[in-house]
Amino acid sequence: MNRKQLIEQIKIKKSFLCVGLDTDIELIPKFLLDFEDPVLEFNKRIIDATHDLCVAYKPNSAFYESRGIAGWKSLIDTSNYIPETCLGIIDAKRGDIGNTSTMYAKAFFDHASSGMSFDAITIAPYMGSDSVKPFLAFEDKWVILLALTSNEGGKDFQFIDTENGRLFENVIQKANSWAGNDRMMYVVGATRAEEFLNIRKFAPDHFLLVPGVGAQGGSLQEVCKYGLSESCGLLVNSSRSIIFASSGEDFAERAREEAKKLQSEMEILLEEIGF
Ligand SMILES: O=c1ccn([C@@H]2O[C@H](COP(=O)(O)O)[C@@H](O)[C@H]2O)c(=O)[nH]1
Repeated sequence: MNRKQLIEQIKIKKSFLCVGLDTDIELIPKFLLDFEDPVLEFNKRIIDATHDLCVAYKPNSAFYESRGIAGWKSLIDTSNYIPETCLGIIDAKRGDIGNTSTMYAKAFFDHASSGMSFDAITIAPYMGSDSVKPFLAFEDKWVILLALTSNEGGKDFQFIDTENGRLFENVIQKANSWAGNDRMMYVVGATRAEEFLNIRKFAPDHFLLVPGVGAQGGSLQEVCKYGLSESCGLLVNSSRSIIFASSGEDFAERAREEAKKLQSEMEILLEEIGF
């Protein structure tokens, strides 16, 4: 899905919600354990219940990799179930020397090779340009670079002063020369709402992937106050607060209700900026 198509979906659905598929097999409803692939069954029902309310799904690879072969199979089958009207983001936080990054890119982007063809992948910027460029070599795919993360420890390095501002500002400025806003997004945590105005100076109309609303306590209103751009420019992720809203048989309906609450707020916020 390219930038134009993503913006179209935001307009159609009046939503910039990303549903995180952090599907912890220990937390899914017990009746699903009777299915051949309980995680896939859970994900399919979540997707069926929410796809008209969100524009992206973001499985976090840790929840799948941790289950070995069965987990990879759940991830592959989930990736193929994400509808075309939603951006498929794999939250894998990769990045390595060039030839290794190429293999990571093939793993998540090249369907003929791995069975998966996500639209976007999260990447750690620490190893620099040659660790990121192999992902950009895949046409029409997005890199989502970690800039200012939602966790407390993000301050350890990301706020270090450099001659070009704080490290996360430096990351954004540098990465802007690797690709335009049609191929590059940045991760900015909802728990850092006070930084959005500043970040928009460096990335005025880039999409920002914003985790941290819901279980981590970030505020959608605060993020949007300074983070919305003229093309919307936000994909706000919530994982646990949606997918684990209930541990009973009604989990998909309850997930829909939680997604609907966020989508309804987003609809008002988009209207306010005339989007
Ligand atoms: O800075 C970051 C980067 C990534 N994440 C990921 O987003 C989701 C958040 O899940 P919630 O349940 O909504 O808290 C999860 O996959 C994280 O690994 C992040 O939280 N912060």
